[in-house]
Amino acid sequence: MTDYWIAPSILSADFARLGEEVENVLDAGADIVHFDVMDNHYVPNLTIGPMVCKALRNYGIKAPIDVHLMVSPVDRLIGDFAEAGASIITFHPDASTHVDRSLQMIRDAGCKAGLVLNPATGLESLKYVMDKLDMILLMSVNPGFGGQSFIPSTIDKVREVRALIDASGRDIRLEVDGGISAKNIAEIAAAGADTFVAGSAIFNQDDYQAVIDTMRRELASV
Ligand SMILES: O=C(CO)[C@H](O)[C@H](O)COP(=O)(O)O
Repeated sequence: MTDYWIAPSILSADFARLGEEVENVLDAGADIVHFDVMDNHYVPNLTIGPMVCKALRNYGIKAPIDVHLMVSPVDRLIGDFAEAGASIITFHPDASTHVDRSLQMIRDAGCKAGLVLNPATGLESLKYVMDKLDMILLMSVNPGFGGQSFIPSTIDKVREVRALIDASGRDIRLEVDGGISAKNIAEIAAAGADTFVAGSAIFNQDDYQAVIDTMRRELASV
């Protein structure tokens, strides 16, 4: 049976009470924290850096923190996030000049490493670095903002990447991010994803537990 992970994106959380928000969503049954780092350069938005990741650790958050770097260049931030308590660090291959080196830097820093593909980006960058990947994140929206609609062509892409992962024989998480809700999570899981980033679908509701329970019921039906 697949070990599904629900990963709330803090992009839609109330930043004025971020520690409490993250604690509440984990208490409600989330598995990991999805930490969206945007630089107003690689993506047209500006969010948070390593100091906020460290603040979450100091607040007492013990769950894995899945740091999604939507920044260019990438390498300068890897060590800072590892020191700040990141568990997984993912980045976009088109944002790094030397993708293999960036992946190795993440692993050397003691974190799990992953690549993120935008909706229009093909799978070529995965082929020669599968042995350095712990996670592949497929964006199902164009990165930069929460609350966008899921791009349907992602479903075929999930199937293709699932086949690549299975052929590699490696334990690589397949994460999907953008426009995920209880309405489409089962279809995305059936295509082969095992990790689901959801921001607005969770944080825009009052009862996080109810949303996550509904998502789990949907996943149990796959
Ligand atoms: O990385 C992101 C956007 O770049 C967000 O994580 C993503 O869009 C999640 O938000 P939502 O569930 O509201 O679509």
